[in-house]
Amino acid sequence: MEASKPLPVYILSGFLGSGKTTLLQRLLAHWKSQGLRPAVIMNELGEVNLDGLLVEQTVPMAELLGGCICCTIRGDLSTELATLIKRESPDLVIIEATGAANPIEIIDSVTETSLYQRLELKGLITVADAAHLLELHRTQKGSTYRLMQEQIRSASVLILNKTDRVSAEEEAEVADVLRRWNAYADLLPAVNCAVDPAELLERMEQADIHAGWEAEAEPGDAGDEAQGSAGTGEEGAGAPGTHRTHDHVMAYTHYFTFPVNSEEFEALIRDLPSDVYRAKGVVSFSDTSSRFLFQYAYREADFMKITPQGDLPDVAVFIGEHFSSSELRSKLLKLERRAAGRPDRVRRTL
Ligand SMILES: Nc1nc2c(ncn2[C@@H]2O[C@H](COP(=O)(O)OP(=O)(O)OP(=O)(O)O)[C@@H](O)[C@H]2O)c(=O)[nH]1
Repeated sequence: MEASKPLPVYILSGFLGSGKTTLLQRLLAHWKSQGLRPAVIMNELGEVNLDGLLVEQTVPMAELLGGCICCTIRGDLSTELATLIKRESPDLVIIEATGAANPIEIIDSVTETSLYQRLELKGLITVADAAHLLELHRTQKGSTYRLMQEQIRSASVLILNKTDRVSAEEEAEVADVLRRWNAYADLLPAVNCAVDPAELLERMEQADIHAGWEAEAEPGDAGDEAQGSAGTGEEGAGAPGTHRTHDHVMAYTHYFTFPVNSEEFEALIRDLPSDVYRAKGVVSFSDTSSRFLFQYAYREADFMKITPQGDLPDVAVFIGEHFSSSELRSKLLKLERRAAGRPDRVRRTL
């Protein structure tokens, strides 16, 4: 890359579990196929970077863990971005925010860095989970709904993901909601974020990236509870200090000492309280020989065999609103004790 060209920076936004990492993998593969060297900044609410396991090890990465870049560790983002660029000289940087992040705060951090680094913020991609958004829109309340609305309003391109989980009529209904909230961004429906990366990036080039950031709520949404805090005026989407929408979001990170029984663990995940809307982790089971990466997003669980590099412990991160972490902890400890008491006990050594 010529020294005079500003470095492109992309922000990947979207609610917890909507499909950001799935899209990130596709974008990274695309850039690499073009002979480009992308670098990634990952931010997780939990204490471990589990999404990083899904990204090729050769991709330079900076991790911001244990907080959200839009508030608690916001200042760190500018510093990390500058350090990563200096250390790796990448051709571009993509920032995957936590699903609880208010994008406006991230945009602020990136633009702050651009005061002393030659960067160009190319825009913000927001991934929406069609089924989850539809359900929240039908009930029209809650902080999660307001946060999703902010993420959608700030997008320069919208991916309406997980359309496999809704009917054609529901997809049209939710697409209509997205268009009302953000009339500026192109909308790409997808399953597993399988959009054409070249087309997505081209649409970003053409988007008026600032339009969504300054946009006000559409009059058609007058009944939305979200109007109060994510809508117009003082509390508008672009107003400073409006990142309160996820003050309620909490994360519990559990480190396992013993493997657990797979069926009991699956049952625990299945029966998670509805206030826990995202969970992920790496677990060893007492009744199987492999380790598994598990994912749980909006009531759907997925287990994948994995052999993580390095010394990653068995760990699970649970993210949600006002759930009892002590109750969850004691349930997990009970699973560990039960499996440890069985004859097939295998204490994992790292
Ligand atoms: N049914 C369905 N599942 C999907 C789709 N896209 C992604 N998933 C699954 O949803 C889960 C979450 O996907 P991720 O890409 O990790 O979501 P994320 O937004 O990065 O999650 P966080 O970083 O935790 O906020 C994974 O189990 C994915 O395999 C889709 O279109 N349909």
